[in-house]
Amino acid sequence: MLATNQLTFEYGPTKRFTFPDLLCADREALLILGRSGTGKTTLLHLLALLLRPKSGSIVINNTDLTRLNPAETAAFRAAHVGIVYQKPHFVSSLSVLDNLLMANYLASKPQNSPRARELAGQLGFADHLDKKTHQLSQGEQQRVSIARAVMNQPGVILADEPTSSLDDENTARVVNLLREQSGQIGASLIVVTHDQRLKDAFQNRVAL
Ligand SMILES: Nc1ncnc2c1ncn2[C@@H]1O[C@H](COP(=O)(O)OP(=O)(O)OP(=O)(O)O)[C@@H](O)[C@H]1O
Repeated sequence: MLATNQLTFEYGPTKRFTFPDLLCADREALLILGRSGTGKTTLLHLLALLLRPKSGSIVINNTDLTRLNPAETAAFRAAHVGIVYQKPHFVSSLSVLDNLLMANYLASKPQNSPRARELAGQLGFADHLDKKTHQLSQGEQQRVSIARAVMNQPGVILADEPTSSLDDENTARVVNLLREQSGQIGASLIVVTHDQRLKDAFQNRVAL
């Protein structure tokens, strides 16, 4: 479950944001739509506490993230929040499998190869586990990115423009996979995007 209350942020005196309150229960999905520059990435970074809000609260699974110190924040994020970025960031010297196992390492959890292999099968890249990530297509990399986000079965999945560089077919596939995976692990799924193609796939929507 994710809930925010009266969230504000400022980059400086002339760039202030007041965000609408968000509520997304376990297994539910929320689409946050906005044009370029409306603060979508800023909001997503606040939800992951990569940025600290000026005021307001962010509650994930009964923990108010704004009350955690930096070390607690990093540990909480690694264990409870899965992030899918617009462009996947991988460690290029590691294999696809090791990039997935890295999520366990960062959350101080034992490496779970069976889970990585299971996800690779479900998301359709089982044949690529031993390759380097740059040897995969964009759509394949985005699916690896989704797998990495759900490796630790987080309570919340945050996706930042996950479909903006994909064609219609891969867009539908990525949205379905995000929804399937969040349903399987009982997570809240929050997608921020300007991609109007996603509108019909989500009942719960907030405009920025
Ligand atoms: N580090 C920063 N310092 C100052 N202003 C910033 C900073 N980062 C972003 N901004 C400004 O804040 C506003 C919101 O940026 P943000 O990246 O959150 O928008 P967005 O809705 O994600 O846009 P896009 O769809 O183009 O990625 C923009 O006007 C941007 O110029």
